[in-house]
Parts: sequence; C-alpha cells; structure tokens
Amino acid sequence: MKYEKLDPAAIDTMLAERRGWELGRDGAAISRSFRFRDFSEAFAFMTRCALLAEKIDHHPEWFNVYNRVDIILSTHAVSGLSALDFKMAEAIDRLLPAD
Ligand SMILES: C[C@H](O)[C@H](O)[C@H]1CNC2=NC(N)=NC(=O)C2=N1
Repeated sequence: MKYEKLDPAAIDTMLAERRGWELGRDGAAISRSFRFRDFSEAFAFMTRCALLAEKIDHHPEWFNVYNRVDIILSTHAVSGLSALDFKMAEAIDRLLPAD
C-alpha cells in the first residue's frame, strides 16, 4: 500500500503543525471548520479543494451551509489517518490567506 496508517505518536506530531485542525472519530479523522464572507467565497474555496482532491486522489468529506465549510479528512483505505490526510490538510490551509 502506498500510504500506511499513522500511529498515534506520528499523528500527534503532524497535528501539532496544523493549527485549527482537530482529531475526531477516535483518532481516525481530522477536521476543521472554515468561515467565509458569503456563500460565493465558501463555494470558490470548495471548488479549489475539489481540484486539489482530484490532483492527489484524496477526497474530503464535507458539509457546507452558506458561508461555513466543515471538512473531515480520513483515509478509507486504511480505516484511519495516513500522511495523505495531512498532505491534503496542508494544501487546503495554503488556499487561505496567511494570518
Ligand atoms: C480508487 C481511488 O484511488 C480510491 O478510492 C481513493 C480515492 N479517494 C480517497 N479519499 C479518501 N479520503 N480516502 C481514500 O481511501 C481514497 N481512496
């Protein structure tokens, strides 16, 4: 398998570098909630996420209502977290303006 399931120590280390993301589903997923000015900005962000997802073949679970986008990342193939989730989280964070 290309990406292996990360152990809890590795997850802790990688999560520490991803401000705003938190662990969920008993350590099998990471999630973050994003707010935008309006629906148009939220959907533009989702479009960019979708292009990233296709590029690295790793797809988010998400929920959108108006200006809010909740994203959950998990690797179904390993029933947990892999490096790919953190790669995707980092790429998503890079879509946002620096704070
Ligand atoms: C066939 C295809 O490569 C796989 O189904 C990919 C697609 N996108 C995926 N996305 C996520 N989040 N987890 C996966 O295991 C996964 N697998």
